[in-house]
Amino acid sequence: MAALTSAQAGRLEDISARGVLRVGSTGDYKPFSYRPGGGEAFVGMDVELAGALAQAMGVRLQLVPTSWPTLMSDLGEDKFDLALSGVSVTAERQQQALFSLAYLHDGKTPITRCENVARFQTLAQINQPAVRLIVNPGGTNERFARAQAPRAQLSVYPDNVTIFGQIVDGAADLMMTDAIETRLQQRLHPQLCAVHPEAPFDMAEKAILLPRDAALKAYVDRWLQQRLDNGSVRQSMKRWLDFPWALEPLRQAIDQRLLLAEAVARAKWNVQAAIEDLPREELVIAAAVRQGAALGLPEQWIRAVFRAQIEASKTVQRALYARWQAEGAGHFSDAPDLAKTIRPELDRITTQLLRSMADNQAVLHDRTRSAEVAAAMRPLQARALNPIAADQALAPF
Ligand SMILES: O=C(O)C(=O)C[C@]1(C(=O)O)C=C[C@@H](O)C=C1
Repeated sequence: MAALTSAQAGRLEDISARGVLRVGSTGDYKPFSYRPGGGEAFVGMDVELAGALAQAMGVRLQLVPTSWPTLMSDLGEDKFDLALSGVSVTAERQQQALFSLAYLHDGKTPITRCENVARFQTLAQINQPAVRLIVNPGGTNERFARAQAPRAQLSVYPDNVTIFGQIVDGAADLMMTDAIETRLQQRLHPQLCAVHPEAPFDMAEKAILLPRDAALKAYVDRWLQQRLDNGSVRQSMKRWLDFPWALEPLRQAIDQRLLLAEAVARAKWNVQAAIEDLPREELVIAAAVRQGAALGLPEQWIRAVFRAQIEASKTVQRALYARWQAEGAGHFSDAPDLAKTIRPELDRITTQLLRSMADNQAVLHDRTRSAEVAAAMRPLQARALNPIAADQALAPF
């Protein structure tokens, strides 16, 4: 124990003197830690936990981006005081660091189409030549599948986003992954069911990754034990599993559309065109209404959403024009062509935007969930370009 404390003595004192708790997080692991669009903002269960810990310590939270390959070296280089990111306890990591108590017991379990749940209860049922198993490459899922179901047909599928669609479409029978992920994905794909996520085939624990500082570990463990005892960890997990993660493509479409306003403005500036083009606006809205009707979306809603996107675009363009006028800006040699390049791109985004509105219609119209919707939608890269325009674009949501 003495060796542990001497390596980095007084971490708690450092944190309190600094007034800041620096928490490393990867931002790529729902529901624990996610950065929508790779932006600045972090959301997720572990981000909330980090905030609660900082509050208990009476200091401010600073989230420090890290990554899975550099997690341990970043901790060793003192880039953060601890890491909260759905980190699994492993013997390898324990050679270099400490872990808090576990706040989640997880492990590999199947996810399959709901009608097949009874067929894939045990590894003996799954480890059969007729069973088509799908797996993402390189990680613990692949290792587990190869070791535990060598007789099944295994397809290695590289896209983590669409892999669950393969099961929905019947191209594969099941996947075995972390129970928490099966719980999340069954909410995103109503055709899919997690198979006994409460009793996975193996055991993995999620815990807070800590430096070798015994006093810090004692503090964090005591704090965590309280939250485990009073049920707040369980409640938080449930909330973050229910979070409207499926809004991501909608948020992206709005962001991309607004970011394109800068290219539009450059193209127009080069020919000193007016920013507002009312006939084009009518075309954009008419096309959206037509496509949206086919998806079963109410016309008034489509009009309001696209009106807001267009107004937001003009806000960005007007601000840029004003700046360029003040600067006496010249011709932009790198501006893309409005008709040939930018407007077709805007049209493509129209389709994506409408599809994701249709996919999320229920949650978007559920007033009791407006705070979650706002949290999922708020992080726009275009906010850095023009915060007023960002809020305008999001107003109908
Ligand atoms: O296509 C353009 O010219 C744009 O400026 C884009 C856009 C739009 O958001 O769709 C915005 C303002 C114009 O009045 C028309 C359309």
